[in-house]
Amino acid sequence: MAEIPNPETVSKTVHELILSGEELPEKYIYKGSDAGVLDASLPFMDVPVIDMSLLTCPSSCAEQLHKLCSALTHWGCFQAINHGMSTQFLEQVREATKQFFALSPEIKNKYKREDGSIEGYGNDMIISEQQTLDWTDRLYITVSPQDRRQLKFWPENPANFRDVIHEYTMKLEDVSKVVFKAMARSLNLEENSFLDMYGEDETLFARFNFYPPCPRPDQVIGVKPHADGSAITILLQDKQVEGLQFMKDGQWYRAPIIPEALLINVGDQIEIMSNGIFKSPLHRVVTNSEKERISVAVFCIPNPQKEIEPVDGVDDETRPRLYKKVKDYVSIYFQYYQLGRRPIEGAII
Ligand SMILES: O=C(O)CCC(=O)C(=O)O
Ligand SMILES: [Fe+2]
Repeated sequence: MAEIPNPETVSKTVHELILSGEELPEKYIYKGSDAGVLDASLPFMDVPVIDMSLLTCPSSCAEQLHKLCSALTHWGCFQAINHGMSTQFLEQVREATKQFFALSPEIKNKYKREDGSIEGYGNDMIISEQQTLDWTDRLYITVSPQDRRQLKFWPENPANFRDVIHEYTMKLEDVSKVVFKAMARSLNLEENSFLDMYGEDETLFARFNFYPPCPRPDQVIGVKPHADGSAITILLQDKQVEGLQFMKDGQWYRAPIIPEALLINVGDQIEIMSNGIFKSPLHRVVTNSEKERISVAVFCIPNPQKEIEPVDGVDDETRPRLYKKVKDYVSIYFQYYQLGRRPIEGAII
């Protein structure tokens, strides 16, 4: 993952802020267009649920591929079921996450992020003085490839955290490959089109999110509107507490919870590779005043040396090439993010 530009002044985590009993600092008050009504009730998205076991089965595949293509062109995401992990196992991933965040700040700070880097435990990363802070604490770790793991940031408490997350990562490597192949087939492309450009030396980067109950859910945001810089992101949502929303045609929609599903969204790099046919959706997280929420996002990221561009077969006379070749997109991502602009603008021709 790229270095963060500019030093940050690491402040308290949200957990520490709550324990200190301090008033809500001004820098958490959101100034976006929805400020004051962030907690308004919104419609649910009707995002398709896709049976992953059928994506590889020749007889029932065409219908599922059509559903996948429609989900990714309209919403930029889908809910995946029958992905090879049991509901009990997903529950272990959620429990390990919850138990880590429930520890005291002293214990969690053993895994603290260092200034200027991304990995480790901490609050919303501060990359500009004007930034509104997200109401969330996070643990970021590289989970794959194994030789790039920095175990000093991997919790040893709860005792099964490392084993559970190792197993989860192994399973997600398989899930991501099935998704890349199905995406290509759904566009009638050669099945390895995206996978070949994505490469075999990819990084899986996990972000464990913890959103404590918030005193001002109308004015404070859990995660600001953003699109992911990954190729795809695989999200395990809290099984009870909602908060995630996606934007479509200028309107925010709530992501429904399906406890046994993984919510998979397109990131900017698949938007580029598909020449904009698949959309990297804008999404955000809102807070609530009663219940804490957790989620685990795993970002699938090509090696920074890989050149990313629209793959063969996604442009023609009616659909000209929209994106140029980019390399190390994640660093471009941070430069634009810091200026408050959508990073993918930097890749448009
Ligand atoms: O907490 C969530 O549901 C989503 C978090 C998210 O968008 C992210 O970590 O990029
Ligand atoms: Fe995201």
